[in-house]
Amino acid sequence: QQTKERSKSRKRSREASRARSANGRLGAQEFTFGDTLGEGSYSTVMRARYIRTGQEYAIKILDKNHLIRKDKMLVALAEKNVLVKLGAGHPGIIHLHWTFQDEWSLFFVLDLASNGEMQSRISRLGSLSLTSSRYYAAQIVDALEYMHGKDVIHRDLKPENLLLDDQFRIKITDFGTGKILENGADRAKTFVGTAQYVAPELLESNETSKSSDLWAFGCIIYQMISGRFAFQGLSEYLTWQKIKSLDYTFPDGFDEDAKDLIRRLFVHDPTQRLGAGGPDSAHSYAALRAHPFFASVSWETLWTDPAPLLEAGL
Ligand SMILES: C[C@@H](Nc1nc2c(c3cc(-c4cn[nH]c4)ccc13)C(=O)N=C/C2=C\CC1CC1)C(C)(C)C
Repeated sequence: QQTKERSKSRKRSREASRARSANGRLGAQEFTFGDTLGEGSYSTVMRARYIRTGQEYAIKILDKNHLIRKDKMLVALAEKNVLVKLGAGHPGIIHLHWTFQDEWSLFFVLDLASNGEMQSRISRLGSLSLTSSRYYAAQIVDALEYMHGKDVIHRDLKPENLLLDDQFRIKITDFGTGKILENGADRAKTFVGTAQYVAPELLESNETSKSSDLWAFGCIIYQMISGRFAFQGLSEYLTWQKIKSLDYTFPDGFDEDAKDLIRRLFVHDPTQRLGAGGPDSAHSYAALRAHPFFASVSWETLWTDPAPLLEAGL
């Protein structure tokens, strides 16, 4: 019923904005809409072509009535603020080009990541080779350092939110749970995240920090290499128990350097995780980049080198 309602409202909004083409403002009528790429909780992301230039984009469409009824208008605007704050400053982060609205919907015009979600690649291949895992882990580190440098925490990092562009490079997306840490605060106070990637401090004191993203990063490396969750119980509650008690093991054959890196991310104290310390600390981003697991990574050409062939691992 909701989907029907949403598609009806989308049709209406396209008609309405067609009617308003006279004023030349950017409107939905300037795009040809393609297939639906993904559904968020309050949004739909569709492939779209900007008629004037032929350029393809992803357009996130949010139904205003739905947002108002569910009191999520501020969430949508917060996401927009995070995307604006991140700007076009980093190749590993989905860039917001424009926004516009009509009577029924908000439209965010964003980069198209034409090779879709990392999650579907890992599921299809089972796991990623060490070379691919290392390459993507390095790109995530690079993008996280930029994001955290802007005092933005993602808070729901997971393979579904790691997209791949036409060159198979990482594009981090879905900042719907993203948070801008105001005036130097280093913690935020709301519960978000997906069970298998949630850091212990979120479960114990309902706080997220930049370091919570580094915990999730550890879960992502583990999953890319092994094709399994680091923390997975028979229920969400049991998964959380495993997280709080750091109850995880590595499958046979797991790369030793990767194990060491993951052990330095799966640290209960958020301030002691590799990457969580300030620039001069032993846990700085520089120390994270210098970890032996990344020894063969060329950080300077990370975004210009061709991506390694995506192949199965363990
Ligand atoms: C994670 C997200 N899924 C997606 N969000 C975005 C995509 C995207 C593309 C494909 C895709 C492309 N080809 N084949 C699949 C599959 C899923 C996508 C994109 O290209 N550009 C921006 C996006 C999001 C922008 C961000 C502000 C929200 C959810 C499920 C939340 C809709």
